[in-house]
Parts: sequence; structure tokens; C-alpha cells
Amino acid sequence: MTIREGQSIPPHQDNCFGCGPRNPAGLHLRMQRNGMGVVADLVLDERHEGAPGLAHGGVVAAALDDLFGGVLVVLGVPAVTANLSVDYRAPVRLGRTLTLSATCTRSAGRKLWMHGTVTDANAITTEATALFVRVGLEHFSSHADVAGPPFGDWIGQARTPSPDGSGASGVR
Ligand SMILES: CCCCCCCCCCCC(=O)SCCNC(=O)CCNC(=O)[C@H](O)C(C)(C)COP(=O)(O)OP(=O)(O)OC[C@H]1O[C@@H](n2cnc3c(N)ncnc32)[C@H](O)[C@@H]1OP(=O)(O)O
Repeated sequence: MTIREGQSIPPHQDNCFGCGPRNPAGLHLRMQRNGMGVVADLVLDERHEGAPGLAHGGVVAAALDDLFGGVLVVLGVPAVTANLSVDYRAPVRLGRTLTLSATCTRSAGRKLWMHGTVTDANAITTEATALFVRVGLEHFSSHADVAGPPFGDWIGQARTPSPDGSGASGVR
């Protein structure tokens, strides 16, 4: 699956908490390709509140984690989060149009390192880094039927990792 610059990233699956359009409790993230990364706008509301008037930190972390999952779609690499680290630099306010962006900064073997930010009016509120580890189809198919679209579409076309773990394009 080739996704061109500026084109929408399909949801990982329709019920994904981050980007699935069918999940009533989800964030309904809509990502676009930006270079070898992705961007998305997000408005959080009282459903996502932690401290009064402010977003719950776990929700912000989940949004960034899902954006990293969007980067995987751009790269065509099936992988999962092994480690996620979040720096909360400023409170995230509800009712604001936040800009989220994520990219893969490096890869080696099965490992991919991600970096992402949340900005509000061009000021960074949150910054995250993550380690993703490439997995095979069985990681997903042993828990659910993953053959159908959209998940099956893109995982079916994902590059099979070579023995040395290489295969992702556009990452160092
Ligand atoms: C279609 C696609 C859809 C993609 C998915 C689309 C949805 C995306 C949604 C957002 C993402 C998620 O929420 S994903 C869901 C949350 N994550 C998970 O459920 C993952 C659960 N964990 C696992 O399944 C496993 O621990 C794995 C796959 C991550 C790793 O297990 P493994 O395959 O046995 O590999 P293992 O040998 O342990 O590790 C491989 C290398 O990574 C390193 N490593 C492993 N874990 C860590 C760690 N926490 N911190 C540092 N380093 C680590 C190891 O040292 C090793 O380095 P070296 O010795 O080689 O140097």
C-alpha cells in the first residue's frame, strides 16, 4: 500500500482506539502523510479530562502512540510498541486544536525509534519517544481474525522482514 505525500492514512482497523472510525470511545484520529512521518489535528474534550480543564496524560500518550502506528503504515512495517516515554512540558488544554506529528528517526534490525510531538499554537506541550519492534503476522493473527480490510490490506502487503531485520525504507 503506497501512501503519497499529504494523503490520508487508513485506520489500523475500524475499532482502533486511536484511529478507528467505529470505536465510540475512540479518539478518531485522522492522519496524513508528512514526508516519512504523519501529522494529525486533534481536539480533546471533557471525555478526555484529567485535572479540571486539562487532558488526561494517558490519553495524550495514547494519541502519540497511535500516531507512531501511523508511521508504520507509511513505512509498510508491522511492529508494536515495546517502550514509550513521554515528556509533559506544558498542560494540554481541552477544546484546543492540537497538532500531532510523528516520525521514525532510526531503525536497526527489528527495532525502530520514533519521535513525536503535540503542539498547541506552535508551542510544544508534549514530546514522546518510543521503541517499536517489528513482528510477524502471527503476533496479530493469534488473537483475532486479521484477514479483513483495512488491517488485512496493509499487513498483507507489509514487507516481510529479512533475516537481518532490514526492509523499512526511508529510515536510517
Ligand atoms: C500490521 C501492523 C499493525 C501495527 C499496529 C497498529 C496499531 C498501533 C497502535 C499503537 C501501538 C500499540 O499500541 S502496540 C500495543 C502495545 N504493545 C504490545 O502489546 C507489545 C507487547 N510486547 C511484545 O509483544 C514483545 O515484548 C515484543 C514483540 C515487543 C518483543 O518481543 P520479542 O519479539 O520476543 O523480541 P525481543 O527479543 O524481546 O526484543 C527484540 C529487541 O528489542 C529489545 N526490546 C524489547 N522490548 C524492549 C523494551 N521494552 N525496552 C528496550 N528494548 C526492548 C530487545 O532487547 C531486543 O533487542 P536486541 O537484543 O535485538 O538489540
